[in-house]
Amino acid sequence: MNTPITTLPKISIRGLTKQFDGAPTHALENVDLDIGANEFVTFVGASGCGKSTLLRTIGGLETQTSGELLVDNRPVSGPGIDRAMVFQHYSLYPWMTVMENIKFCRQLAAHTQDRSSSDVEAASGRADALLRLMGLQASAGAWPNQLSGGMQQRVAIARALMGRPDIVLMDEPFGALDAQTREVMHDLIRYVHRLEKATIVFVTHDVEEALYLGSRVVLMAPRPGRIDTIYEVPFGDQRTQDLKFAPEFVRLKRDILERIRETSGMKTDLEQLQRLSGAVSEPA
Ligand SMILES: Nc1ncnc2c1ncn2[C@@H]1O[C@H](COP(=O)(O)OP(=O)(O)OP(=O)(O)O)[C@@H](O)[C@H]1O
Repeated sequence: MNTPITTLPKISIRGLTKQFDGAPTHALENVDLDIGANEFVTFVGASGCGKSTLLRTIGGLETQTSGELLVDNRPVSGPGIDRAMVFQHYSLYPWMTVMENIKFCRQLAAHTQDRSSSDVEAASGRADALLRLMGLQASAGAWPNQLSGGMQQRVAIARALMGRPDIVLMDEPFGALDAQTREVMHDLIRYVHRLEKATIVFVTHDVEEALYLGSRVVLMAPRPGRIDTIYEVPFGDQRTQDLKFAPEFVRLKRDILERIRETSGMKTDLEQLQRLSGAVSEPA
């Protein structure tokens, strides 16, 4: 008899609940989810549904009120070099050049783990490779304020990848970029995902972005923050920008947007507004 091969999830979340002090509802309630190694999972949902709180908890920046959160089958007890975070605001050090920014976390790790400076020198090859990957070779010596938003975010991603994290947690990383730059970043991050084989957990407000990038889209709902629906994205690994115009893509996008409207209460608000405006315009 064949023994079934079971692989442990990279991230395992069971009954996760988070209540902030004094908050009227749970920011997260009873969240259950497994995320596989090398998966690219995206999260969408109405404002306040707990996307960032969940991401920050996986990153060890928040602690849960109850429930279990395991990475590689071990409870998360704080931030770790196995998990890198990228935020919407690039948070580069303005007094460091592009190259110094990319190497900085590595240098910190070398310092705190008592490594020799030759280890840090050995990391230069990695920094050079990341610089090339991000198309930043010509900007190695530039200061962050000399770069466009898209370039600054490339530096932030390169810095996050420098320590070869198993998991990259991204909180609306392209939220501040214009539409054309976002498209370029979408293809770049998909390429990086294939190359680096990291698990990517990606939060966004943009349903199109979530569908284009993810192998699953997790839709969360607010008050209390919870998982509403998980969509399997049926478009395989080879994706080009044309996919965004495919009927199946557009249909899924519409379904998800509709469900976000329903779960956010915005639909009800609109219906109320329409009733109100009808009442106002009705003849006495
Ligand atoms: N530090 C905090 N203290 C108290 N309440 C908080 C804190 N952080 C988040 N919350 C609350 O928890 C809930 C979830 O917030 P969170 O930021 O995780 O949602 P989100 O889905 O990421 O929202 P958005 O899409 O607007 O960024 C919200 O009601 C928010 O007000």
